Amino acid sequence: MLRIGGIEAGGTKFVCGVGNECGEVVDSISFPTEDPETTLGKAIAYFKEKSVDAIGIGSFGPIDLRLGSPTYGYVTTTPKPGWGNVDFLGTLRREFDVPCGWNTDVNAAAFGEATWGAAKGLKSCLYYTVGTGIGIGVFLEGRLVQGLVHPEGGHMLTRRHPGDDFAGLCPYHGDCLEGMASGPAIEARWNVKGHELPSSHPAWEMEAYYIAQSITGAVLLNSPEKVILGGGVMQQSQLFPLIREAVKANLNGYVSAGEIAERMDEYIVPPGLGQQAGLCGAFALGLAALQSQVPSL
Ligand SMILES: Nc1ncnc2c1ncn2[C@@H]1O[C@H](COP(=O)(O)OP(=O)(O)OP(=O)(O)O)[C@@H](O)[C@H]1O
Ligand SMILES: [Zn+2]
Repeated sequence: MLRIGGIEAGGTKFVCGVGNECGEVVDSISFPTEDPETTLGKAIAYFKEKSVDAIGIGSFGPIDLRLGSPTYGYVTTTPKPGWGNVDFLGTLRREFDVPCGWNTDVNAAAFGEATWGAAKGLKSCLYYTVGTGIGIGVFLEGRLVQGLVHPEGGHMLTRRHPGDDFAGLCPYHGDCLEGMASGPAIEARWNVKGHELPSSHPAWEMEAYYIAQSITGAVLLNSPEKVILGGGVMQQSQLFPLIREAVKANLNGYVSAGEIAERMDEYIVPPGLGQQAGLCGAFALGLAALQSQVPSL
């Protein structure tokens, strides 16, 4: 079996692991995200012991994905202290002479789900994480989407819920999707942590309203074959039926391919890889780099 290294680099914690070409996790560790030197040093020390054939990295962002750019492989303009303009990929490449895959955390998770999870065998999917932030990974026509930068769907503007006067938490946009529907936004609006709100609380209908609004737009724009919803907030499983109903109502029969309105429970789903979608996504990036499906440095 191959030994693929994976790094799920989050703003709060890093998960490093070794997996195989079946997407199985052979080993993993997790540690808090500190300054880049300490954190990347821990990742390097971990892989030094593991003799991996490739490494895949799914990172918080924004990151530079443009091959040939002088800052390819960098975390670029993040507000996270100490992490602006950091050569993440290069630091790893200097230590390990193996193919490396590099993408955003949510694109990685979308790729992992398309390789081994809920979108296996499909040519397209969207992967949402609804947690401390909101991110949307975009996999279309068999490729992860990038362009000017990479998709930043969590910051799309939203139409307000009629019963909501919460200003929104996003430092850039106020009431964008992340500003209105992230875990911290739920907590700030209701003055209680999300996991403490009862499942019948109106908070969840409001949360579903915002997420469904984004999914509706994304379905109309990208026509994904599957929409996968992960992250801490989506542990509230009552959100799934609320979101499916709201998307169905929003589309109002307009998108009828495959009778999606009749099979919303197969269309909008939790990650097939569960809590390991991010790490397995990093393995999928590493494996693809090894197989030269995605560029490596
Ligand atoms: N069971 C739950 N119900 C509701 N909200 C939850 C639940 N678990 C976690 N959250 C909320 O999700 C947020 C944390 O998200 P998550 O667990 O995905 O971690 P994260 O990795 O820090 O997030 P991100 O993916 O944005 O980096 C917190 O705001 C927390 O209140
Ligand atoms: Zn925003």
